[in-house]
Amino acid sequence: MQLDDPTLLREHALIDGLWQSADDGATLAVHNPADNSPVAMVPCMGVAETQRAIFAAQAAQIEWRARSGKERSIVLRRWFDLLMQHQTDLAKIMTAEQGKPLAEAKGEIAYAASFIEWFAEEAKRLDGHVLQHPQADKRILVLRQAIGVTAAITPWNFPAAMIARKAGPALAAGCSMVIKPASQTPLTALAMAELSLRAGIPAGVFNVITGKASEIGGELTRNPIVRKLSFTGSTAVGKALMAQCADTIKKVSLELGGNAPFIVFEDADLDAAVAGAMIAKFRNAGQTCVCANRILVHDAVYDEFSHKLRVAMQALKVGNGMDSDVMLGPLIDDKAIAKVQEHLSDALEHGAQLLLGGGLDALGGRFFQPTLLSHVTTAMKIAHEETFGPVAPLFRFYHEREAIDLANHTEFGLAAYFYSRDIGRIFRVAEALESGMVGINTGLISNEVGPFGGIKQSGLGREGSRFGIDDYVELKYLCVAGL
Ligand SMILES: NC(=O)C1=CN([C@@H]2O[C@H](COP(=O)(O)OP(=O)(O)OC[C@H]3O[C@@H](n4cnc5c(N)ncnc54)[C@H](OP(=O)(O)O)[C@@H]3O)[C@@H](O)[C@H]2O)C=CC1
Ligand SMILES: O=C(O)CCCC(=O)O
Repeated sequence: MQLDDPTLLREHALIDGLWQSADDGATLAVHNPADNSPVAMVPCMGVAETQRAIFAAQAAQIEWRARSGKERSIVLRRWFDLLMQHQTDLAKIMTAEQGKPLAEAKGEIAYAASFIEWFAEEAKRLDGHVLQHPQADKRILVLRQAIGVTAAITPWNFPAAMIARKAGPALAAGCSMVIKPASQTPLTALAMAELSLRAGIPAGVFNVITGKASEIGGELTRNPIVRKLSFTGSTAVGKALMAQCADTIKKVSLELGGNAPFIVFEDADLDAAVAGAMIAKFRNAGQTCVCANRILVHDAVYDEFSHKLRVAMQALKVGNGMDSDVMLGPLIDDKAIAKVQEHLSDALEHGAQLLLGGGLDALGGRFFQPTLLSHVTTAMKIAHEETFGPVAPLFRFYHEREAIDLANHTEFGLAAYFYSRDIGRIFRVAEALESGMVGINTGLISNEVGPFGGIKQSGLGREGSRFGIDDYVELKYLCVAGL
């Protein structure tokens, strides 16, 4: 990997400020999805180590929450600076375990760091309210207090950003956190943990444990000390974790699957729409919960748009993310390849036409060709399930209402995108779309300032933005009488 700072490559978990092995010495291998070569080993931990991390987080939180917002802010700001200082090394670690092109990995480190910077600033603004009581001699004070020990379970597709988007607000509010990163991408999380120590985040406030998902997740959801769980990942696992949290009535935030529509109206700027579709579809090789999963194009511009999109897709270079000009890395694992192939064959069997790609790249392994399909309909799996791969399916529509109905015809509601230059239509469609986020004339909606999150079965809660800290605080109401 040729890191400037090789000590960022950690092969132990961080509990209570100490780098630890699993109690029984068990390990998990991390592989590079580009060639399946081994990258490193991390501990394979279970219930006992998770309990220790929770106890450490409980003890550490007392002193952390007692600090002023400004004091916590200074420490978080140092963490942000260190993340940016080590951006290239962190990106190399990410590309080695996740596969995304190095330039994208660097972009993700900056994106992750932006949440730490943002919430370092928000730490100073955790204000309460003074309300009028119905009786003149009383006042109502509302405090916003840290919820306590929190837990996070994060996915492999954004190994840094999904941690920062949860840890930033948690630590800013005065909570402590135990994180279980995805087993396929724990190294970025551990490198971030190393930098958290260097930044001066106290032992026990930020813990990262690696290992058996069901054991660690079981303890994080069962243990009454943990007061909140934030999860990003598949809808199936999110539902199970939410049910597991019911027994101890934990606050839950879920950022789950999506099935984003990307609508191109007949009045769209087609070149801009193609540029937006390329970002919304092919970022992280299509493995993003906000990826355009269904591209709906008005009949009047269908042929021109599909031609332009095809030309743009032909320029995508597939390859190992470490190579400088690569734009599309490998998919994460063989299961991901199988899912993309299944969606593709199902679509072709039901009448879709292949305009580009259609199978594994000449490089083999987990490299999939950018693939364009036309004549896609709602009779196909691809219309209903997240493909999580580089397949762009084109649907045809004739009327605005039809496009809205098609877009909303899903149990998911995370992101939606549309291109139009008609101001009336922009408001009509934006308000009618059933999703937590809408990109209008843009294919990129992710940043630290906007509230990220979904409705319907795409999840609960919002991350990032000034609203993101709300999930990590409880309101406490003080009634002051006798004034
Ligand atoms: N919303 C999103 O951003 C994401 C959506 N997905 C969707 O999900 C599909 C499958 O991806 P997959 O990686 O399997 O996603 P998962 O939901 O299985 O994994 C996400 C995280 O949950 C953990 N996890 C898995 N099972 C449990 C459990 N029983 N208890 C506690 N934690 C658990 C995983 O740990 P471990 O890695 O150790 O198994 C990982 O840390 C993708 O194809 C995509 O459609 C996937 C990732 C992100
Ligand atoms: O796919 C995801 O789960 C992470 C969202 C990526 C983003 O923040 O844009």
